[in-house]
Amino acid sequence: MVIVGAGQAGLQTAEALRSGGFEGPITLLGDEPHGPYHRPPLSKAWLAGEMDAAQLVMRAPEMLAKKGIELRTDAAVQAIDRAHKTVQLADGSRLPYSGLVLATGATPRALPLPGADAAGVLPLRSRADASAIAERMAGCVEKNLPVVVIGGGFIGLEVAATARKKGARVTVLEAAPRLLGRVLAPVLSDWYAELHRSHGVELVFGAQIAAIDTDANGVRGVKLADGQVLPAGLVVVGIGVSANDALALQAGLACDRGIVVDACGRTSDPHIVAAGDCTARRLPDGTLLRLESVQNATEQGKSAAAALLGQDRPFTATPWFWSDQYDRKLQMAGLSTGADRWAVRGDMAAGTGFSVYHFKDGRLIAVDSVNAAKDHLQARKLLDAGVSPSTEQAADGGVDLGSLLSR
Ligand SMILES: Cc1cc2nc3c(=O)[nH]c(=O)nc-3n(C[C@H](O)[C@H](O)[C@H](O)COP(=O)(O)OP(=O)(O)OC[C@H]3O[C@@H](n4cnc5c(N)ncnc54)[C@H](O)[C@@H]3O)c2cc1C
Ligand SMILES: NC(=O)c1ccc[n+]([C@@H]2O[C@H](COP(=O)([O-])OP(=O)(O)OC[C@H]3O[C@@H](n4cnc5c(N)ncnc54)[C@H](O)[C@@H]3O)[C@@H](O)[C@H]2O)c1
Repeated sequence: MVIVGAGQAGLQTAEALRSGGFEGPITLLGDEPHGPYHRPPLSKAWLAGEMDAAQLVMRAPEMLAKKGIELRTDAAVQAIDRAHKTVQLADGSRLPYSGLVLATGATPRALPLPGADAAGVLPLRSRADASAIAERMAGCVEKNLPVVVIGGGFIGLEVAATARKKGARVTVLEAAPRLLGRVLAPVLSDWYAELHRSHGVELVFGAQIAAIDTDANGVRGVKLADGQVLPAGLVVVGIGVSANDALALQAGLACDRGIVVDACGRTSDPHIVAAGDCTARRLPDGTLLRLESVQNATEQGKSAAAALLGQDRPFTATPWFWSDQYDRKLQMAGLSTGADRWAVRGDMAAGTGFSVYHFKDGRLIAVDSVNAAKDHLQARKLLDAGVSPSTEQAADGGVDLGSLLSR
């Protein structure tokens, strides 16, 4: 079995192949210099300098060796030859496969503007990116230069929170009228805007960026369409990602803003599966769902391994995500897009611990919890079981929603 991409999904698939009984050789090919590592801390504790390198590592090399998984780092796959069932590596060598896993992740979208390639204008996806941001951020704190973050999504806001923690001045430029518009309902976008403002972050909505202002040291500022220039010693660009589906496209696999897979991770080739950020999952109603999260990479990895072993293990569980900003842990269960009503449990104004329950046509479709882990875990159970409280029950902290599950 050959796995392209030594990240969250690639590692999970390799381990699930072994635990699923596959006894042949497994090769995990990654194009980074590191073995599999945790990405979530890169915008949080790692960026804040609160974690050491060993804690980022997902599996020690000895552990992989013990499981008979051969890890090859700095090994970029350049092409797939489906007719001969081989992959071609950047060094020109070829590797045969009986089953192939594509777990190539995603690439941050680049800012298509003059000056965007200047030193100090940085994306955040890899360990190398995070180290470069940390170094430049330290310089900003030392010289009292502002940090400008482009994009008020997960990357932008987690970096903004970390930069504030380190003492930097921070402005977030968001093109849309609200924060986290891809994942949060407006009520929570507003709450997060207040949280960031209360920590001293400047927020600009409807931002139109014209260019990056540069000098010999790299970035000097961000020029807006109205001519205003915001000074900056570091610009972090977090404007979304694109699925890494080029290899699959070139090999003729079905792709549509990601490698199209079914709930079991199967692609349009019976010998090739895909998992994680590089995929777009076909739903029963024919639409495509792209999820970019640890849970998705982990569960699709398990499903993809099962598919290669000839078993059906559809991943249909409720999606969940989390985000840490300041001392607030946001945990999201389900997808709130399309909700027509919502109810709040707990004290949202105090912000100490609350959940927003989202309903569509009278049914619970998602729950976003802030510092309310118990609500989140219960919400996943309710959503998995298809059990819906009424909006009144959701809003009444005296009603034990867990009891609905046992009815
Ligand atoms: C800063 C940051 C914070 C995040 N925080 C959270 C969080 O709090 N919660 C959450 O749920 N999710 C979070 N995510 C998202 C989560 O990390 C991703 O959804 C997850 O890593 C996806 O796993 P993956 O294996 O699909 O992709 P990746 O982890 O990106 O792994 C893909 C690997 O494949 C390699 N590769 C690509 N092409 C090739 C090739 N041709 N040959 C060889 N190797 C190749 C890539 O270099 C990469 O190493 C965060 C992401 C980032 C960047
Ligand atoms: N806690 C988490 O789950 C977490 C944390 C960090 C990153 N991630 C993952 O990392 C990936 C990238 O995150 P992201 O925050 O870049 O993407 P995102 O899609 O979450 O947010 C991008 C934001 O940038 C804005 N934007 C787009 N173009 C812009 C422009 N030209 N100017 C200003 N704003 C613009 C969008 O409106 C959006 O709000 C995603 O896969 C995300 O799920 C997840």
